Amino acid sequence: MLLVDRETMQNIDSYAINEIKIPSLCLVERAALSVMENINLDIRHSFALIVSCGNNGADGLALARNLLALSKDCDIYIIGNKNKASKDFIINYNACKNLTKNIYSIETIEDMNFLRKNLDRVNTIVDGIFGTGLNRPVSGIYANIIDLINEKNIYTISIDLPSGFDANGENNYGTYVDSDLIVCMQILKKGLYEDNYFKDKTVVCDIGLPQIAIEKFINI
Ligand SMILES: NC(=O)C1=CN([C@@H]2O[C@H](COP(=O)(O)OP(=O)(O)OC[C@H]3O[C@@H](n4cnc5c(N)ncnc54)[C@H](O)[C@@H]3O)[C@@H](O)[C@H]2O)[C@H](O)CC1
Ligand SMILES: [K+]
Repeated sequence: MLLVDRETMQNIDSYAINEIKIPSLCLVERAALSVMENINLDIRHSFALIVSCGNNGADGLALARNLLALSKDCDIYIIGNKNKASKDFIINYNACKNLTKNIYSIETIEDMNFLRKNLDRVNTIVDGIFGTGLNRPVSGIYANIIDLINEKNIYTISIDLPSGFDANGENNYGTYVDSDLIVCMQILKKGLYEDNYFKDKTVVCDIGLPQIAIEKFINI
C-alpha cells in the first residue's frame, strides 16, 4: 500500500504543476470528478458544499459546478477571505456565481445561525475546508463550523482529508470533521491509513499525477 505524508504530497503536486507543466486546474477538475463518481446521485439530491479559499475549496467549487450542471440543488458556503483565494478557487467561484444565487459567506454569528438552519434542507454535506494545506490548530469560525457539521446527522463527504485532521496523523489540531466518506486524492495519506476509524471510510482516486512525479519523491 503506497502511503504519503503531507510534505511529500505537496512536493509531488508542485513538481507535476511547475516542472511537468500539468495545469493545476486539470488536477482540481479530476479531483472534483473523482468525488462525484463516489456520490450516488439517485439518492443524493441536495448538497451543502462548505469550502475555504485554498485548493481543497477549489475542488469543492469544481464539484459544485459539476453538480449544478446536472441541475442538482446546491448551497455553497465560503469561509475565509476570497481576496486571498487560490486562482483555481476563483476560476470555479466565478463559474458557480453564474449558476446559482445560493452562495453565502460565513463570517458572523448570524451567518452561523443561518448555516445551522439551512443545513437541515440538504441530505449531503461536502467538506472542502482543509486538505493537505492544514498546518496549525483549527480555531475560531473554522472550528465552529466543523463542530456544527458534526452536530448534524447529515451524510458528509470530505475531499482529500477530513478537515482538521492532520494528513501525517502526528498533530492534534483540535476538532475535525467526522466524515462518512473521504475521497483521497492520488495517494493514501499516511494519517488516514494509520487511523482505524477513517481508514475504512477512505477511497483513493487517481487525479492524473504521473508516476514520474510520484517516483521522484517516493521509492516504489
Ligand atoms: N496540485 C495541488 O496542490 C492539488 C491540490 N488539490 C487539493 O488542494 C488541497 C491542498 O490545497 P492548499 O491550497 O495547499 O491548502 P488547503 O486548501 O488544504 O488549505 C487552505 C489554506 O488554509 C490555511 N490553513 C491551514 N491551516 C489552517 C488553520 N488551522 N486555520 C485556518 N487556515 C488554515 C493555509 O494557508 C492553506 O493554504 C489538497 O488537499 C487537495 O484537496 C487538488 O485536489 C489537486 C491538485
Ligand atoms: K476536506
